[in-house]
Amino acid sequence: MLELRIAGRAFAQPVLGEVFVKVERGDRICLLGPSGIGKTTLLNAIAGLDQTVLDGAVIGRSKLRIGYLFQEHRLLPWRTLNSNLRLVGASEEEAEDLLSQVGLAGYGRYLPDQLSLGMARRAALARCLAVKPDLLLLDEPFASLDPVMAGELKKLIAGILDASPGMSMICVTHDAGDAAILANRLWYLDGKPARLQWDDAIAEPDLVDGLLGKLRKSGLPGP
Ligand SMILES: Nc1ncnc2c1ncn2[C@@H]1O[C@H](COP(=O)(O)OP(=O)(O)OP(=O)(O)O)[C@@H](O)[C@H]1O
Repeated sequence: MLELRIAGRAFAQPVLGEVFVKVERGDRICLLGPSGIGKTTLLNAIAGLDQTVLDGAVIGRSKLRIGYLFQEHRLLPWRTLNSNLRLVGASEEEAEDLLSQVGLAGYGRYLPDQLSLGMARRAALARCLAVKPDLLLLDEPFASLDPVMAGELKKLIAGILDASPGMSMICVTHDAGDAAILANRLWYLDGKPARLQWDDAIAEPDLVDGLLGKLRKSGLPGP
């Protein structure tokens, strides 16, 4: 579905080394790695947002609809939620359905700043879904949420993925436990410059335990 060879990305220092990513339909990937290693940089490169990244062959991206949930909601603050969703192509009815799907039924006329952090993130998720994405990119979707809200959002995202088996996801997270709930594949980014150290399927429960054990040894929090 998407193949991308990134030759590298440097800011003041080299951040990403050569990285090859291949994403198939239905892949649910958690991208883990130490803080500041380049996970967001990689996600931006995959999304095609970073025009300065040195990428080589890109196969398939132009045909994909991509929904990107940034760390900040990035909704237009002067527009209502309904209007934010309509701007990316949702009809009035679809906007209402999507808001209700993310637990925001009746909030269509609210402005983003009138929402709590968790609500604004769910509204931003509704906007991602409004583009009917083939590939959903999530950058630390549970960061700064209290555990109850984070748990609810995890269930919501897992439910959305279960209901759309053809949709693929790449989710950046610091929590190896998220992989057990959301992912069927795991990427681990590390090194200076960073490369994908592992790209493993996690279909079998014992394999999940093995991978999570390996991640915990790398110092990442587990379930
Ligand atoms: N626009 C930028 N200008 C300069 N340096 C940048 C820029 N964006 C990222 N960097 C640097 O690139 C490195 C990787 O950043 P990135 O945000 O991709 O890491 P990350 O793994 O997502 O981090 P975290 O897990 O803490 O969110 C960091 O050292 C960061 O300071």
